[in-house]
Amino acid sequence: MEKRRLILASASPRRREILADMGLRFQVLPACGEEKLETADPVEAVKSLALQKAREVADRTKEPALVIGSDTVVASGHKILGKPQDKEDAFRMLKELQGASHMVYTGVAVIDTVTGGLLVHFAEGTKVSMYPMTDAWIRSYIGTGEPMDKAGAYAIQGGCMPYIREIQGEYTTVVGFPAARFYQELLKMGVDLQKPEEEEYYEF
Ligand SMILES: Cc1cn([C@H]2C[C@H](O)[C@@H](COP(=O)(O)OP(=O)(O)OP(=O)(O)O)O2)c(=O)[nH]c1=O
Repeated sequence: MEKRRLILASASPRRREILADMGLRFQVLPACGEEKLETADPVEAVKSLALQKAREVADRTKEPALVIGSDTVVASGHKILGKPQDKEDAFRMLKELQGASHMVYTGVAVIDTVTGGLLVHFAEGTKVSMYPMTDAWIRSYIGTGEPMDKAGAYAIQGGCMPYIREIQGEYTTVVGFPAARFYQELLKMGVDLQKPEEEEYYEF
C-alpha cells in the first residue's frame, strides 16, 4: 500500500466541479501543451487526447500521484466537433446539431506516477437529441459567449438546456467528465475514492 495524491490535469472548471461534487480531494495542474488529434475516430481521439494531457502532467509531477487527463468531443455523422474556432464556426456547429441527435464522447486516462503505468483508460459516450433551433436563437446564444469554450458549441448544463430533448447515457459525460464510470473503473483497480477519512491521500 502506498499513498498517492489525486491530480486533475485540466483547466476545465466543469471537470473540477464534477470531481468536487463526488467528494474527492485533488489538486489541479492543467496540461499546457497543445494536444494533437491523431485519428478521425472520436472514441480513439478522446482516449488519445486524454492520455496526452495525463502524460504531460505526470512527467512534471515529482510525487506519488494518480494523474487524471480528460477530453470531450461531439460526433455528428462522420464529423468530430471540438471547440468552435470563432462565432461563425459555433453557428455552423449548432445549425448541424439542432433538431437532430449526436454523440458526445469523453475520454479519461489515469497515470500512476509511481509505476509510470496507465491505470485506467476509457471513453464513455452519451447520445444527445436536440429540439429544433431558429437561426435567431442560435445567434443570441452565441452572443452570450457560452458556446465558445465548449465542444460542439453548447453547454447542456447552461443556456442550451431548453433545447435538450433526450439523453441516453451518463449526463456527466456530456459536461466533460464521466463521473460514475471513472469511479467504477478505479474501484475495479482497487482504489476506492469515496473513503470517509478527511485526508488528501488515497492508498492502494
Ligand atoms: C457538449 C458539452 C461540452 N462541454 C465542455 C466540456 C469540456 O470542458 C469542453 C471541451 O473541451 P476539452 O478540450 O475537452 O477540455 P478543456 O479545454 O475545457 O479543459 P482541459 O483540456 O484543460 O481538460 O466542453 C460542456 O461543458 N458542456 C457540454 O454540454
